[in-house]
Amino acid sequence: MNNSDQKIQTLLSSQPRLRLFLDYDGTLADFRDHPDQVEPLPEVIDLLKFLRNSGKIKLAVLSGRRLAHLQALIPVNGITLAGTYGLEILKADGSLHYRLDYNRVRPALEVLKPIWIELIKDKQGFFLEDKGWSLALHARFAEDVIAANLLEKAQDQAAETLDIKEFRVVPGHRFLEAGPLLADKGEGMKYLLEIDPPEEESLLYLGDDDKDEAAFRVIQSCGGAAIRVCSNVINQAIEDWRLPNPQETRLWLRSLPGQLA
Ligand SMILES: O=P(O)(O)OC[C@H]1O[C@H](O[C@H]2O[C@H](CO)[C@@H](O)[C@H](O)[C@H]2O)[C@H](O)[C@@H](O)[C@@H]1O
Repeated sequence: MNNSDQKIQTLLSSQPRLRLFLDYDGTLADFRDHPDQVEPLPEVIDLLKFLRNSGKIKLAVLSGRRLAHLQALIPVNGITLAGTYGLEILKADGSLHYRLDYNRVRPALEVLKPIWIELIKDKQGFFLEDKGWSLALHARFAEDVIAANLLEKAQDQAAETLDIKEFRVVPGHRFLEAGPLLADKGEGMKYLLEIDPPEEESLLYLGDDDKDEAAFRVIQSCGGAAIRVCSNVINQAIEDWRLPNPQETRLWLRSLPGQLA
């Protein structure tokens, strides 16, 4: 017998096959101080190979990280890797899909980048992550009030610099990101389901943060379920079940092939 919530058990046992969508940071892997500190984790790689090899699960990792980072972290073929919230996709069959023209996106970010670099210059606890398709300001180690003020200022600067018909500026916990409107996990999820429509498969998405909630809504609107990986109760109404941390999540994911019809 498994230890899943009743709703998830019912969903899984209703079909012989599963489409499984996974977030990376905070879901499969614990957070680290800096994005570059996250090394490929043998336990994650082994788990994803195990799930893929079960023959019952079609896997996709949908992440805010750029695709090149995901490929380095997950050197596993036969699974779909969707980077920058689903803007750049390496499909399980090895084909690459870019949903926008990079040369149309990048020039506006090139204007914003030096403005943000200047803003955080000599400030403790901030760093700028250039993801190519988007720019992210991290304030993980900045003092509370300073972080809030600076991120607010950065948001104003981005709003002044970018065309809101093409770009969005998304806040997060001690985080701000400027990127194309399509860089959104809800949009990414819709696209993944569009290019590979589900057939006699249950749908499941696991993610940890507010950016994942857009994907939660899409998977639920298609009859699937959303699982939040988090020990705190945040916006509980939107999720179907909860796992406390990446370690427990990896353990639970191992039980999935055995839970299918
Ligand atoms: O969608 P995800 O796979 O969850 O990616 C979300 C963001 O992950 C990375 O930032 C976060 O993880 C870092 C490493 O643990 C941590 O240092 C940082 O504070 C977190 O915000 C990545 O750097 C971002 O680009 C992703 O959007």
